[in-house]
Order: sequence, then C-alpha cells, then structure tokens
Amino acid sequence: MQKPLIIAISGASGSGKSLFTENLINAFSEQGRPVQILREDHYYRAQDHLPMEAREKNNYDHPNAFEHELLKAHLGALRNGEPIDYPHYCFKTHTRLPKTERLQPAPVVILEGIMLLARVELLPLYDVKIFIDTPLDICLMRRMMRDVRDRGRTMESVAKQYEQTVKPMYHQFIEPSRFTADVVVTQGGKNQIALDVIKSHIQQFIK
Ligand SMILES: Nc1ncnc2c1ncn2[C@@H]1O[C@H](COP(=O)(O)OP(=O)(O)O)[C@@H](O)[C@H]1O
Ligand SMILES: O=c1ccn([C@@H]2O[C@H](COP(=O)(O)O)[C@@H](O)[C@H]2O)c(=O)[nH]1
Repeated sequence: MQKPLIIAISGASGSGKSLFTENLINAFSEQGRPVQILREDHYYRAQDHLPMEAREKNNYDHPNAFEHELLKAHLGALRNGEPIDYPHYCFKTHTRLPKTERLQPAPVVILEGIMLLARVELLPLYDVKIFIDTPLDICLMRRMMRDVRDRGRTMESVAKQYEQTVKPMYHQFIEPSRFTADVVVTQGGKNQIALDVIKSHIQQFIK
C-alpha cells in the first residue's frame, strides 16, 4: 500500500477547523472512504481519577493536556498501513469514554486540532500543514454558541475559561504555530478557493 497523505489542520478553537474538514471530505464521500478524519480532541488525557470540580478547572489549552505520544504512535501505524483504535473523549464529563473506535488506513488522513502545529516532534509526520486563521473575537463568539449548545456549558463558564486559559494559551502556543504552516486559510470553513486548492491536491492521491 502506498504511504498515506497526512494533512494537519490547525488553528484556534472556533476558527472553523471542523467545518473546513467536513467541507473538504464531503467532496470525496461518493468515492468510498479514501479520506479519513482523525481529531486531536480524542487524544485529550483520561481524567477518571479526578473529581469533576478538578476536571472543570483543568487547562485544556496547554499541549500537555493531550496524549500526543499516543497520537504519534497512531500516525506511525497508519503510515505503515495498519488500523488504529483511537480513544473517544467526552467534553461534558472531561474524560474518555470507555470505548475506542477503529480507523482503517486510507490514502488520505486529515487530522484536525488546536495543538497539532505547536508540537515540533509531530511536524515531520505531516505532509501538508494548514492553519485556519480567524480573528479571536469571531472564534470566541462561535465557541460561545457552540459550547452552550453542544458541550453543556453556560455563557459565564465559557467567558471565564476564555479569559483564564483559552486566550493566553492561544497567544503562547497556537498563534506562533501559524508560521510552521504550508497554507494559511482566512475566512474559516467557508473559504471555497482554499477548499478547492486542497481538494485538487488530495485528488492526486486517490486512484
Ligand atoms: N466561516 C464561517 N462562517 C460562519 N460560521 C462558521 C464558519 N466557520 C465555522 N462556523 C461555525 O462556528 C462554529 C465553530 O466552528 P468549528 O468548525 O466547530 O470550529 P473549530 O473546529 O475550529 O473549533 C460551528 O458552529 C461552525 O458551524
Ligand atoms: O474537557 C475539555 C477539553 C477541551 N476543552 C476545550 O476544547 C477546545 C478544543 O476543541 P475545539 O473543538 O478545537 O474547539 C479547547 O480550546 C479547550 O478549551 C474543554 O473545554 N474541555
């Protein structure tokens, strides 16, 4: 089997990474499953040993919140044409679910997550590095709506977390990682030109 094309899509929380990824793979949905998605979020560390109060106070915007060692091992396996069983993370309980999901190797693997370009040891594993560059005030607005709607948060808790960790960690880790990207995308998940450019690059890897 030919080595897969591994594409890393990063950027702030709420920048539009997930939407960009979804819009990218929709184009290939009628061709079987040549493009697989793997989310860095699933690699948040398990926290079953901590009470809920401590979990709620954790800094989830520091690279050490992720088990990147496992992500690295999984990328190595996919490169070797082997399937992986990746963990499942729950944002409401701040820990992993007691199940894993199997991901089959594919010609193209798209990874998306906030710290993917901030870990230098992961960079050599990617073939294409994309940074979704969206102004932070827009990210906050989107996150506020999404976290209250989907992740069991209140507006107050989103605002407090943003002030205490999300914003400072963005400036410390995510913003500098923009300079490692091959492609910087403005206008988030709806930038049709950027989507078309990446799609045509992907198409070359799908026979
Ligand atoms: N360009 C855009 N215009 C309007 N809404 C957007 C745009 N990009 C993303 N969104 C919306 O903003 C929210 C956060 O986007 P998402 O893709 O989940 O961000 P991320 O994965 O970077 O955290 C989602 O509800 C999404 O539908
Ligand atoms: O238990 C958790 C784990 C993570 N978060 C927040 O999630 C975002 C990253 O997810 P996106 O899908 O990219 O928005 C990160 O900024 C963490 O603050 C959390 O709140 N709780």
